Amino acid sequence: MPLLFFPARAEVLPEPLGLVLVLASWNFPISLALDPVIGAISAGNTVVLKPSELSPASSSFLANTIPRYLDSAALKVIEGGHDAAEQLLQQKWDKIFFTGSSRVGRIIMAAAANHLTPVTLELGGKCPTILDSLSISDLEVAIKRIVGGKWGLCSGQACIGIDYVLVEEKFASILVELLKKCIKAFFGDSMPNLKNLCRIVSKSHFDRVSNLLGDPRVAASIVHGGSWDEQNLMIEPTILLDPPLDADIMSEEIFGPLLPIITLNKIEESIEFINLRPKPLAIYAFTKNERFKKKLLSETSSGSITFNDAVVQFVADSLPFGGVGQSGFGRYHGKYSFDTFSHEKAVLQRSFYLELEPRYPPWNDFKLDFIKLAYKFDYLGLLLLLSGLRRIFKRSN
Ligand SMILES: NC(=O)c1ccc[n+]([C@@H]2O[C@H](COP(=O)([O-])OP(=O)(O)OC[C@H]3O[C@@H](n4cnc5c(N)ncnc54)[C@H](O)[C@@H]3O)[C@@H](O)[C@H]2O)c1
Repeated sequence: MPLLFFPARAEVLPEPLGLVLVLASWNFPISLALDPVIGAISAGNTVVLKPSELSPASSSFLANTIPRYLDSAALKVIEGGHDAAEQLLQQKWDKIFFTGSSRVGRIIMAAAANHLTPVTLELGGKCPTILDSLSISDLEVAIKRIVGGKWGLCSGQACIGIDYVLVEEKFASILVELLKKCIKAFFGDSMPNLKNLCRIVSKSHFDRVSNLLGDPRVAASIVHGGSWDEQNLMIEPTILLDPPLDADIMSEEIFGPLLPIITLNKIEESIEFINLRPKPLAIYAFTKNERFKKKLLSETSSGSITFNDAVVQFVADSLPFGGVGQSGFGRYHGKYSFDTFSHEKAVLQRSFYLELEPRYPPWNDFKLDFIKLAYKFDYLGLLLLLSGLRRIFKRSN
């Protein structure tokens, strides 16, 4: 508080928002359901959780297990698909926390607008990875991290998974060879003998991903993989070199095991490439060039940026997790979860000592000048305080 209003105390009191609806996606069905629930409960809210219908075993596990350990009056699990979600969205909530696609994110926001309900939208998008020139030993580590960050997490079905790689043209062929070697070491030779690889979650997602390869110009850019097994919903780890930039694979979130590599003349061009597209949830950059890192930090915008690794930012609870622009808004994890589910109430307490007469009518030039001056030079507040104290002192004598 300015000294002018001394004595006073200003503080922020977090209060629960009330009743929270959590709508979760299927791809990390326990963590993406429970992480926001933990934040909401810790901030004192009650919660209704609807897990995704695309992970039915996890959904029924949550629905059956949670009531055995937690108070159903504070946390309720409702199972169902988009019909159930649509019905839930007709109710009035104090907060909606949604994890899922941008398409459904728009539906959530429109429904929330009816009741002016605040929303957090954890959406997806295309996460670019920049590979700058590195020493051979660093390059080997980088390749493992890229393969892990693309195919290791649900076969590319992860919001923060690598979507595509940007690399200088002269390194492209080396990169393709190293990626192929690493894919073979991690997942085996080729279809149908692949191991440790996740299937595509549903037939419709399988059709969506395999259709991205349907464009003949895209198919012509495949340099590794490209086969699939529709019955088992498996798609081989696939690398594409310079697919056309106007094809769906370069405008839509891939959310599957296809990795486009886009070549550039100079790695600095990656900044313009990223800035011409919607703001990503995550940017990954493998580089040891401190000047380039600074440029990336100051000239690009994304939910997060990670240097020399991929996807590990998710487990850093000291960092906020969330998107920007089309990748969503709001953040959670650690203390940020508590803040997301709290209203920060401003509390001001004044005492009855000292009264500043110039704040009240009848106004005159002297009073107004005094207030202007007092705001300008806060030390006048101190003078006022001293004169007030003198008055109190005199009165008590
Ligand atoms: N930012 C993140 O933390 C994060 C994490 C995981 C996934 N994602 C994103 O989620 C997407 C994939 O997950 P998904 O397929 O489960 O997403 P989705 O948008 O299809 O479904 C998410 C949730 O919305 C519900 N839903 C579906 N249609 C609805 C409708 N018409 N009305 C109301 N609710 C509806 C579903 O039942 C589910 O609970 C990808 O885009 C991915 O990037 C983001």
